[in-house]
Amino acid sequence: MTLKPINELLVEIAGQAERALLYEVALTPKPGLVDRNNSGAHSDMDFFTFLDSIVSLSPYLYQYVKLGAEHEGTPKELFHKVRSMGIHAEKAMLAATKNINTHKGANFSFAVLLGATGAYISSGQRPLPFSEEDIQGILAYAKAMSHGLVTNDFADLAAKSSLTYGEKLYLSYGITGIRGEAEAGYPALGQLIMPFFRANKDRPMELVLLEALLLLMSQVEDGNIIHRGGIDAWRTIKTETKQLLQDSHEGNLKELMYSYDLVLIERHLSPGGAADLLSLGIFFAKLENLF
Ligand SMILES: CC(C)(COP(=O)(O)OP(=O)(O)OC[C@H]1O[C@@H](n2cnc3c(N)ncnc32)[C@H](O[C@H]2O[C@H](COP(=O)(O)OP(=O)(O)OP(=O)(O)O)[C@@H](O)[C@H]2O)[C@@H]1O)[C@@H](O)C(=O)NCCC(=O)NCCS
Ligand SMILES: Nc1ncnc2[nH]cnc12
Repeated sequence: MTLKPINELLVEIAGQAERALLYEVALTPKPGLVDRNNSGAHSDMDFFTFLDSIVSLSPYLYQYVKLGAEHEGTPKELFHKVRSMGIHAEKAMLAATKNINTHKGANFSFAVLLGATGAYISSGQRPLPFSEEDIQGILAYAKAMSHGLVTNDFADLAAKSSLTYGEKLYLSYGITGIRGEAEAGYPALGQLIMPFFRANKDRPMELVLLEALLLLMSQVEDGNIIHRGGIDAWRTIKTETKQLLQDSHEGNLKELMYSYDLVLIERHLSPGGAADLLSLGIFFAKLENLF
């Protein structure tokens, strides 16, 4: 087997991250979320805001994987490098979206996971597609990068004058959000979405992605739902999406999801955390050539 020059591989990997973000926003119907049909429970952004956001993040996706591939220190040192780069990316995103948070969570997680992917391939260059073991290796590296993140980030919250939604949720409920997910090595990906994608790899991709979103909504501690609607609203969504998964089949899935979109719009709830995790899952599914 001939291996591609490393830079071609890095470009290909960054391209899969961009493709994953595009697939996620294009997937329709997504309850409460922005899609090709409507802006869900969001009044300040639409499909085109997401396209602008993805274009602004695109150069950084390549920088994250390159930083990882060139890194020679510890995983935690790589975390600090990609996070610093991520802060610039977040500024570029906010400039492109006129200060609307489209991909804050996704940008953070792609920084960590693309950095981990770069470091993983440079440790013994792997060809694409990756195997299940490769993906596990990348998630294990991301876990090492994020070690201590929750404790460090939330150490001095009492002294801060203004808090982000994630910080408020931690203080109110002990919810660790995307930081906790990263520090645990992304179990929502390694233990939930990737096994689901592997088990369904021969079915129509669009339906599998819609079901994957429901699966995430039925299990993930979604900071976006909780900050808007509180714990009870989040529990209700988990119960309802479990029921939707049980009631749906290929013939009625889209219809049920269109109806549920109206329900979440009415309640002003949006599963932004689940959407971000879906794009990360699509990225790994593409690297594994599952669809
Ligand atoms: C670590 C950072 C992400 C920063 O964290 P921060 O505390 O600023 O942000 P969080 O509030 O914790 O939210 C981060 C985003 O993560 C997504 N998310 C939430 N829960 C989960 C989950 N369980 N799994 C995965 N992802 C999750 C979520 O993103 C989605 O929601 C977006 C919309 O969010 P929001 O702004 O809340 O929008 P609205 O509800 O519309 O708000 P209103 O209009 O009503 O006001 C949506 O687009 C999805 O992307 C969360 O938003 C990272 O940014 C970072 O490291 N920053 C640097 C920090 C730093 O180093 N500072 C220097 C030291 S002080
Ligand atoms: N499609 C989407 N709609 C709203 N928030 C999101 N965050 C990530 N993807 C999203």
